[in-house]
Amino acid sequence: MSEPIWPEQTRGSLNAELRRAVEHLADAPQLLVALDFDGTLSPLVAHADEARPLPRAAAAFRRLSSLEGTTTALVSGRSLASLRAVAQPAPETLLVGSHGAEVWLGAGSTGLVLDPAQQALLEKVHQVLEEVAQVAPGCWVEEKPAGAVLHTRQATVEDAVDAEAAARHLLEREPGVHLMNGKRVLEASVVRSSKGEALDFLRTVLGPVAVLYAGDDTTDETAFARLDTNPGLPHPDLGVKVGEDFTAAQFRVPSPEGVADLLEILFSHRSRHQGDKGHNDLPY
Ligand SMILES: O=P(O)(O)OC[C@H]1O[C@H](O[C@H]2O[C@H](CO)[C@@H](O)[C@H](O)[C@H]2O)[C@H](O)[C@@H](O)[C@@H]1O
Repeated sequence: MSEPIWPEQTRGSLNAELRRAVEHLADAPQLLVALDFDGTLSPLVAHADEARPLPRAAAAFRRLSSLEGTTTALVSGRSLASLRAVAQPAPETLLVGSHGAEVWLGAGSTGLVLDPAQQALLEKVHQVLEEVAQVAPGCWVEEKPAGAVLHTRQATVEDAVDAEAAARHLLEREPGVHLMNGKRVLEASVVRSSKGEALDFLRTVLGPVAVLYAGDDTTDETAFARLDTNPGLPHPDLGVKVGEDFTAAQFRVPSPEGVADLLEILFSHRSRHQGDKGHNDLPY
């Protein structure tokens, strides 16, 4: 695993090496641009319902989706319904929700189906997390089709730690329940899934020459691990970690503002090859 490269503030939040890599990626004949949502396209906020993409990032992402040979995808831990509500993606953007348990590739996509045992377990997961949240000030539960999330961002650190520990204790030995830690959340799912598997699936279906993946959370590491960043390839994949935590990604940007810079540069370079189709009026 190579040492991540920190930005040098050469243009916006992209260092010269990342900028060069983005410009090279822009020449890939078929490109998949796959982004995490919370903490990547949208800054983290107090309540999940209040999250919105940065307008500059959303505009560049939407424009990329209109380019030939370019597929955009959101790969999120959110349910598809929640992701659609907050991200308001372009109609062409493919959606992966619930950390890969839900996939929408356009009209005709089949929804998530749980068997009776998973359905019963889902009810238990919801009930356990609700009971924990009720006695933990500032905590609340987000329900999903395949699981539930204990949110602790609005709790004191002490209450958050106690609530997560209680939920873990009650659920970790439950067969069929998969626990994941996120940023001020504990997620419990009755379906085993990962963003890495979801990215493999998208790659198989779409057959892109190269993939850009950006994300900020530990759950994005399974996706970074699936990228082929071999510099000997004509167009290596590109992984970009948002923030400071440990990562397998090659590059970093400090915040969602950096993701906006990156998407604008990618759109600007990619649209140059497509004449007027890309409507390039960005200042790069
Ligand atoms: O994979 P993502 O798209 O990044 O989704 C991961 C989780 O994001 C949401 O929670 C996070 O964002 C909230 C809003 O900024 C924040 O309040 C919370 O503390 C973060 O963990 C979402 O609510 C979860 O369902 C997602 O799994």
